[in-house]
Amino acid sequence: MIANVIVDVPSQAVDRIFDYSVPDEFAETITRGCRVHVPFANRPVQGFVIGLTDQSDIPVSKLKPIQEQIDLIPPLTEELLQLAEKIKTETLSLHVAVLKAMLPQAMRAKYQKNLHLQTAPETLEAVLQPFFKESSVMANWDEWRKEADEEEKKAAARAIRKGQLSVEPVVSTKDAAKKRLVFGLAVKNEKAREEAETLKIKAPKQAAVLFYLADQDKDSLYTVQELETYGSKAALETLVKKDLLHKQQAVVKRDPYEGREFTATGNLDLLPEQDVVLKEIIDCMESEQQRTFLLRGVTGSGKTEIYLQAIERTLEEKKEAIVLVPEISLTPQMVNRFKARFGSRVAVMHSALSKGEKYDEWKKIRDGEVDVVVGARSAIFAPFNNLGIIIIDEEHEASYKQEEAPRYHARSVAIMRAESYACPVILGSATPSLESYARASKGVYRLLTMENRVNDAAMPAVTLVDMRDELRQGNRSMFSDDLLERIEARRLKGEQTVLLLNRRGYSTFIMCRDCGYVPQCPHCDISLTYHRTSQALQCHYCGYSETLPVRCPECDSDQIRFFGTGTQKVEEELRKQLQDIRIIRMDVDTTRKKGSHEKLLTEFGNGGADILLGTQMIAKGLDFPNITLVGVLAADSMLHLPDFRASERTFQLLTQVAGRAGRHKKTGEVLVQTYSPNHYSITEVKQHDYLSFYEKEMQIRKMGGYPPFYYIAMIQISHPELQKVVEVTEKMSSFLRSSLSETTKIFGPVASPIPRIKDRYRYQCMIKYKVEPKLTEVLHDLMSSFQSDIARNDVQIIIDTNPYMMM
Ligand SMILES: Nc1ncnc2c1ncn2[C@@H]1O[C@H](COP(=O)(O)OP(=O)(O)OP(=O)(O)O)[C@@H](O)[C@H]1O
Ligand SMILES: [Zn+2]
Ligand SMILES: [Zn+2]
Repeated sequence: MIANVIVDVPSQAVDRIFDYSVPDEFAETITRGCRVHVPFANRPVQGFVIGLTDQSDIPVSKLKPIQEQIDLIPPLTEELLQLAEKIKTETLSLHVAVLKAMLPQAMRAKYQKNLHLQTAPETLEAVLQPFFKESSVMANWDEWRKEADEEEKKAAARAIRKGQLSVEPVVSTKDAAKKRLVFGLAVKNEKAREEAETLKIKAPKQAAVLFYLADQDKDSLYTVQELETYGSKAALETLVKKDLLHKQQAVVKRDPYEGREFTATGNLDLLPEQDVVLKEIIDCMESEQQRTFLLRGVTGSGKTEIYLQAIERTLEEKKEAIVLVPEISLTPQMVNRFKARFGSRVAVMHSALSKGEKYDEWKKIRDGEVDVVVGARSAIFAPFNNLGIIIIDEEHEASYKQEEAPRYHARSVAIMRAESYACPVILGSATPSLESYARASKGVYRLLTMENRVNDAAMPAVTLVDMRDELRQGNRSMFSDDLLERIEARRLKGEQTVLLLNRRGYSTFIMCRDCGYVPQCPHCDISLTYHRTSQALQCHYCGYSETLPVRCPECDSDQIRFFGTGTQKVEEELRKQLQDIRIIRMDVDTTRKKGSHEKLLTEFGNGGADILLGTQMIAKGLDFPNITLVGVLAADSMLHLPDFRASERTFQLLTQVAGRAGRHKKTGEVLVQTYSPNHYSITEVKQHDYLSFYEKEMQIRKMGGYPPFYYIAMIQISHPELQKVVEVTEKMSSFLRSSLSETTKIFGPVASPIPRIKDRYRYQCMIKYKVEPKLTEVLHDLMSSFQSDIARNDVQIIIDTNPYMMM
């Protein structure tokens, strides 16, 4: 027997099938979809069996045998294997990259590599000798490299080149890390704070860790990953030595929802609009034809109840359901609604789970222990084998597109899978993406609409506040008088406010007031962001960080100040303006710790604060009856990003957050502070008029030649030298011009909006087309003709056939 194997070597050059012979010992057990170890270029690598045959172009005697069969039960089903082929072609990804993307992280982890000593230890350079005293194998070379100093790393590289050491991969299939190293405070919180004050200047990282822990429950334990944003591993170890922290190995619990009680809920009686929608979906299920529905329902119209009842029908038919929600709205409130209805039949998959937990959830799906999965983007690959429905909530969200290889969009994958099972796909949103709505208008998707809120709740009244007027009237603060008055009025009535700081495209940077100097990342063309907790300036792209300057490095002025607004700053200002106001702040800093998201929301839900202040993450999914005011600070901050979807995203975000107000009995109100009160993406929010926004935005897209009128593909080229990038991009552009049809437009080479990241210059070339049957073929040709440049000259090329990040 012969196995067709896709090897796990991330290279275009080996992106094809290799044949191996199947030794007798595996002949009985091996199946398509199993992972194996095979010899490749003289080393063992992991591979996927995608076919079993009796024939090969190579004589059987020359074939190398499979060394080991990793899985007894194939982790990939027949359907997923076929799906992988389609995704690979559509997204121009490596076959192995797609196969790996379908597996839980624990199964696709990089190999651990060990260093094996090949000579007598004395012949090694002195700096290396200590590491081979006890054993001739150094375990986990990558880990070692993280800790080693430059001298040691260089010596090791030399030894490998000389053949004194060899690198051997170790493949482990299980996530062994059930026990983990955790840290906690060894002193009282006050003591920690005192120590932090004294360490602040000399050891800012240690201080940052202590400041953070001093604010938490004294007995809480944290993993290195959780504390790393404050201080390095080294800082933690130093604090242990100083007896300020203690460390220990702790067993980490696997089921994140274990032991939690969910109040069971039953079906609600559907309202007339809901009834019509559900009937259409059920008709489709019965017809056993694949159909994609776009459900546009205003915020609070009861879309989730429809999902629940449609799933119930699916389960009655003994079929399975996938529900995708954006990572950010995978809030406990959302998860609870599914758990409460379907109990232990639900698996939950999101990035906050540990690798092991994710693996466990995945295994429940594969073993048929659950029939519903609620998860973020990658849950679309759930290994069900009798799918009855796929639901994508907030279908317009950009997070459904994966921004690294394989660059797939969960929406298209959902439709491909649904075709295999002849089942419906439901795309739900109050503000559908222009692409989806255009498809629905043309009849490609079936449009379903719900215009009314549940309980006849009115849509909240939206008021725009022109911040330019505020300034003219001498109000220099970040709050309009109106906003403060209204917040205060809610507090007096015991009602609650949600306050959104739209921070995307609005960074918090440092500027010299005398000369205008703004500190930039030395490796990327972008200004550094100010982080208050660590008192440092950080680059969001490469992680570079430096201490906060006291004087301007350009003109030596001491007027170098923090600009822009962060949630912390807003919180401080609010406290100054409104005495004793109770605020819960939700942003990356306060939700880093596992479970903190849930804790904060529960506290808010129980009336623990007057204001919930936060970034984008508070805009979605919240359903609290007592929220009667929503305020938006800096509504227009992302309108000016160099991205043709900027208006669409602004409208979507504002509509979402406005939808948090007045969802139940109490009337809601929304106040939007803006510098562009006449921009249609803001005025249409006031009218709650999706259709009018859609019409206007479509005009603009038509004029600019953007989706949904044209398809776009983007080629991004980077290299450490500017000249080389320009040269390669130019060659590629002319290659495309000569290969693609005349009606297709090619824009480039042009510098990317962020022209340099991590010391690499970035150029791009954009392809716009209406019909281009040769596209994937031509792009494949492009990759192969530039193969040698890529391999030899450190040129990096990213091709995205459906780009969402235009930067
Ligand atoms: N038929 C019904 N009868 C009574 N209450 C309902 C009904 N359907 C939904 N609800 C309730 O109305 C509220 C809003 O519904 P839901 O959260 O499903 O709306 P949604 O359209 O998903 O909202 P959003 O898009 O804003 O998140 C919820 O509290 C839900 O329990
Ligand atoms: Zn200056
Ligand atoms: Zn940088």
